[in-house]
Amino acid sequence: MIAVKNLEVAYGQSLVIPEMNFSASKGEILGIVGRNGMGKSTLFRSLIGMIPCRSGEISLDGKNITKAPSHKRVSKGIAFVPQGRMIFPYLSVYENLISGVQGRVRREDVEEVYTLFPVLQEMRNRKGGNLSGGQQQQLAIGRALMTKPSVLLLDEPTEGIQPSIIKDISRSLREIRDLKDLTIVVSEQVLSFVLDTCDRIMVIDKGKIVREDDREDVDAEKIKAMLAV
Ligand SMILES: Nc1ncnc2c1ncn2[C@@H]1O[C@H](COP(=O)(O)OP(=O)(O)OP(=O)(O)O)[C@@H](O)[C@H]1O
Repeated sequence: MIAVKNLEVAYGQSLVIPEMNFSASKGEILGIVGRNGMGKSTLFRSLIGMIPCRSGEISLDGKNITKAPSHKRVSKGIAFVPQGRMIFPYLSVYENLISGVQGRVRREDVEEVYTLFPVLQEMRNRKGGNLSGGQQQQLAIGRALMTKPSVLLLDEPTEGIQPSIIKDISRSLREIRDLKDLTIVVSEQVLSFVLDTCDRIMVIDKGKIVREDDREDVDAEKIKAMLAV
């Protein structure tokens, strides 16, 4: 479970997230949608500790992690799949997979990722840079899972990926959630992906949550209009 209380995030004088409150519970997939530049990446970067928050509190499974450096947050159970995936192009698929593991690599963890994404096993000796966008996204998710998170954050995972693969990613995320009872928070501009994947959807506009609905109550046309403005 991840919770954010009165979170404020700024770049210098520029306040990007004025005051944000939300939580996502164990086993829930929360979608955050918003247009370009509305603060989705900034929110994720502050959750994982890449940028400090100006004020407020971030807690993970009830523990305050607001001041913890990124590597500590990872060891406490947050994993982050960044926008653009950030695969190491000259490392092999296997080397990419284990690159975030602190301590001993457990064979069964690698096997588990290969079971979820068989293509990664087939391509384990290929260079990460030679994979397609969709395969790289699977690799980025696999790499995140290798740190055994309780909360998985994904920033625009469908960016640059073809529609049939987007469906696969949606299915994989639900499978991972069902298998591991994870909390998943995913930011997106593609509404159809969020509708397929998420249990609850929030709309972010200029760093503020302006709408929030459970999946079954979502008025897709209304949200589409908000994303189109
Ligand atoms: N390093 C930075 N320094 C100053 N301002 C920044 C920085 N990074 C982002 N911003 C600004 O913060 C605001 C939010 O950007 P952010 O990247 O979080 O949005 P986003 O919703 O993730 O959009 P996108 O889909 O384009 O990534 C934008 O106005 C952006 O120009």
